[in-house]
Amino acid sequence: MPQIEANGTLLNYELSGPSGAPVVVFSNSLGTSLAMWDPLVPYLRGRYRVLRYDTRGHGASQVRDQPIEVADLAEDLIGLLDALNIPRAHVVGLSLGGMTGQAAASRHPDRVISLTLMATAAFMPSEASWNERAALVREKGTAAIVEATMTRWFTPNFPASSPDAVAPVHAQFTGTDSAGYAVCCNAIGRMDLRPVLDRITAPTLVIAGRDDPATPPAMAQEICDGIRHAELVVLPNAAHLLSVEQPEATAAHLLGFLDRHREAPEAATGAVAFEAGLTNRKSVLGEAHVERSLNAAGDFAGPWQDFITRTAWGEVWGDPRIPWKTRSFVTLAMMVALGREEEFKLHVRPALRNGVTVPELQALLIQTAIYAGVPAANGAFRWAREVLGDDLA
Ligand SMILES: O=C(O)CC1=CCC(=O)O1
Repeated sequence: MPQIEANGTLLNYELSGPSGAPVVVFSNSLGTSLAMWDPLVPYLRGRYRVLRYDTRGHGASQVRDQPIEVADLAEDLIGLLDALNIPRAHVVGLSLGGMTGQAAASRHPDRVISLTLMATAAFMPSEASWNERAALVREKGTAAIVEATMTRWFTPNFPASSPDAVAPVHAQFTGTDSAGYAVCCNAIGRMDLRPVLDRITAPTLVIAGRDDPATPPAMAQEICDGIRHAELVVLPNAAHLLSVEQPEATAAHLLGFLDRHREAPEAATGAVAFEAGLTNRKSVLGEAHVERSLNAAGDFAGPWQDFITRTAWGEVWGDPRIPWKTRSFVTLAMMVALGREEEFKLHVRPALRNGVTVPELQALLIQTAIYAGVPAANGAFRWAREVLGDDLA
């Protein structure tokens, strides 16, 4: 993943999705990385351009062992937008990321289309307890507090019922640099964003986990009370890392809110459509396949490659009204109905990258038997097995 200098700090980031779509920037929580958004991002693929980054001192971003304020983290976020030539973005943050979002939206209201604040606070006392936590982690590392942290982040039964969701978060936490973590703890201890909330002009969605002991719904209510255009959602069966524990419900609220505050993208034509199409095509089908197709085309099929890149990938897959996950479903269903083995096989792994799960794929192929016939579905099950093999288990 690339790194870029923002506000004098090297930040690790990932930018993906249709080039013409509105940008949604995701800011992570204390002790995680941009990977904490993995369960949520598939819901946005194809509809929004997703920018996620590791907060400084976290993941693969630079660790700077010097005191900072939450305002510095906000300038990092705005610096990242500057470095990537993004004038305005929807800002989404969880916990520390939500604090960063509040600071960014209050300091740079013109840069924020909308603001989504998950499991966060404007004020989180006490400073002494944050300083104690910072000192403990500096001495013993994040591993010393990982188990206590996981009990705040997830409801009691979730780790046992969903170990695959919790394991990556656990690894992100123990992999976080001690100094990077401690510096942010000290910043949270000193933070009080309550006086600047009324400078936030962006429409704001605040999501709290009903069972979150770290930033309970009362803290979310306090944020809503301070912002002019804020709405509050309290998610049941969710603690602090609500986007990991309840990705589907979180995505439904987030997408509904983002869609209501969409700024219309400009339609791409000509060379711009080709470049946009190339980005989308590589993102869905994989770079190697696209390079192979373009290189093999030669003079005769070159214009054909140009045409499908501009139209299928620039205009159709680049139209953010339908998310890529849905486009994958529709494409696979059509390929089954038409008996197109080669094209079905080409699209089956990308469908998983676009967020289609194996049980959903199974359900889709069973549905094709109803509308396209048993032989068509029978063939499709075989094709899926041939491509995905052990990944179906
Ligand atoms: O560490 C916690 O459990 C709560 C928290 C505060 C800021 C953050 O990002 O997480």
